[in-house]
Amino acid sequence: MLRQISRNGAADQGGKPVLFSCSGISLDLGGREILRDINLQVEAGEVLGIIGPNGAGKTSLFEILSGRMPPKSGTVWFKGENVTGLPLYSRSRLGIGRTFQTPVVPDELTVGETFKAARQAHRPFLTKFDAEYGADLVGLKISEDTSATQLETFNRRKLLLACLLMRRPSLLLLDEPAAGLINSEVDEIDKLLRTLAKEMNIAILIVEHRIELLATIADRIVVMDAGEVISEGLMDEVMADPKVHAAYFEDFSEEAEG
Ligand SMILES: Nc1ncnc2c1ncn2[C@@H]1O[C@H](COP(=O)(O)OP(=O)(O)OP(=O)(O)O)[C@@H](O)[C@H]1O
Repeated sequence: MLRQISRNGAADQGGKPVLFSCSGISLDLGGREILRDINLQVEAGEVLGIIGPNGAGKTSLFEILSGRMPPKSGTVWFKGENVTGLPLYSRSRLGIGRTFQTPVVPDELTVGETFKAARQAHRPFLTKFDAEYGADLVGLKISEDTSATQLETFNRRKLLLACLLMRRPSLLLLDEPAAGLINSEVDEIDKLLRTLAKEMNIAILIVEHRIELLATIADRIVVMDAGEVISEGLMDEVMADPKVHAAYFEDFSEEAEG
């Protein structure tokens, strides 16, 4: 069942304050409707998993929630403030961090220089202690002289996450954080995300195809298909929803035919 969002996203029906929400988000790209009337909300320390077949619009939604793209219509709220018109960097300074499906690191920088660039992109500048805090939190144990492009996928993901965490965000938008990782690495990510949400009270919106990861860490799941939210609830509830079955079944049968 979809929950009600108050006009300024300030409170949900359970009485806990909503940290972040969006209402009525729509997006057109290339003359096509990509997102239609998306409503979501998350409270501090909550992990909201977003799933859906390929092309459902998950990444496009993150583009809007993080401030990389304006919606055609709709509103994004963070800590009771309307942030719809704020660019990415302003939202980042307010405490919203985002990672991408592909962990792209700077071409010509070392690990230490990457941290330095991230520290100096923050206002006021962050210190080396902040960088050490981020690296410790994610368990990044790499010499700072190592070229960032020499890192394999897991350490690239850790480096980028550490650069976000040193800013002490209160919301993370994670786009497929387990993509390209082996099972033991997924377990480590699972543990880290639990710590961030449940011990540090960081809210997490996570797009992830690995259902086994979401099943253990997500408090709630939202299912998207063809630009819309088609189901919302506990993992078991959405998995039993005929609309979700239909969305995935049609997707697979189209792939098989193609
Ligand atoms: N710049 C663009 N111009 C036109 N269409 C776009 C653009 N970016 C994305 N799309 C289309 O928007 C739809 C949603 O894409 P999006 O990448 O948001 O889906 P997704 O759910 O993240 O998919 P996946 O799971 O494969 O990453 C797709 O049909 C895609 O082709």
